[in-house]
Amino acid sequence: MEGIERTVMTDTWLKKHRQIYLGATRHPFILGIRDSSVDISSFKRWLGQDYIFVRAFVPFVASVLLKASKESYESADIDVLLGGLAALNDEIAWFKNEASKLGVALESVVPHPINLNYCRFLESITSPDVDYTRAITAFWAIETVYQQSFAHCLEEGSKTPDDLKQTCLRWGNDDFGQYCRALKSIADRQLAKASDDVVAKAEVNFLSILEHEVQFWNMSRGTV
Ligand SMILES: Cc1ncc(CO)c(N)n1
Repeated sequence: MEGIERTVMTDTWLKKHRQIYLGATRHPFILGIRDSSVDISSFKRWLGQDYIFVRAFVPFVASVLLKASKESYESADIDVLLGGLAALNDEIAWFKNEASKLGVALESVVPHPINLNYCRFLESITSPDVDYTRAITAFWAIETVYQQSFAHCLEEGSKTPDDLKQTCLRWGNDDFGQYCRALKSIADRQLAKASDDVVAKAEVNFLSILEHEVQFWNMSRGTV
């Protein structure tokens, strides 16, 4: 294979589905944080709903870890995924703290149908019938949308209000970026050895995730 350019599957998808990817990572909700026009009620709505989402995300991430321990012989994958679970642990504590600062009662937030829909999707890919390749690829996509979105709010020229910078840093910091790149390279390694059928299914999931993320931002903005 020497001298032959190998296609990196996630890069192929990112190019092919560029517009919808930008729809998820440059959404008006994110642009509103970046230019400081977002209203606090939208931010609070996002906070309450995302807390519910993150709680539903935990069993999914645990299922990816379980699949890695069964299907992959790379102990480095387990280390990356454990780091992800540790980050989720911090995230949950952060949500509780942020909610109490903003006066959002997390226990009484009613899950929005759009959120429930996304949580149901998570549940469907938590199933043992879903292979490690599809699971890790979905995990990469879900984390990366947040990483890319919030990092955008911290770039040169952004006018993110100071009190939202901590939120943006949670997903937009360099360590989280590094972690997403680690997930990407695991996903690409798995996709490179997967059957066409698995790759096709993983691509369908990737597109579903982008659509769910756009809907999630729409819900947060209050436009649906
Ligand atoms: C909706 C949503 N997507 C992705 C992430 C990343 O963890 C999150 N917290 N919430």
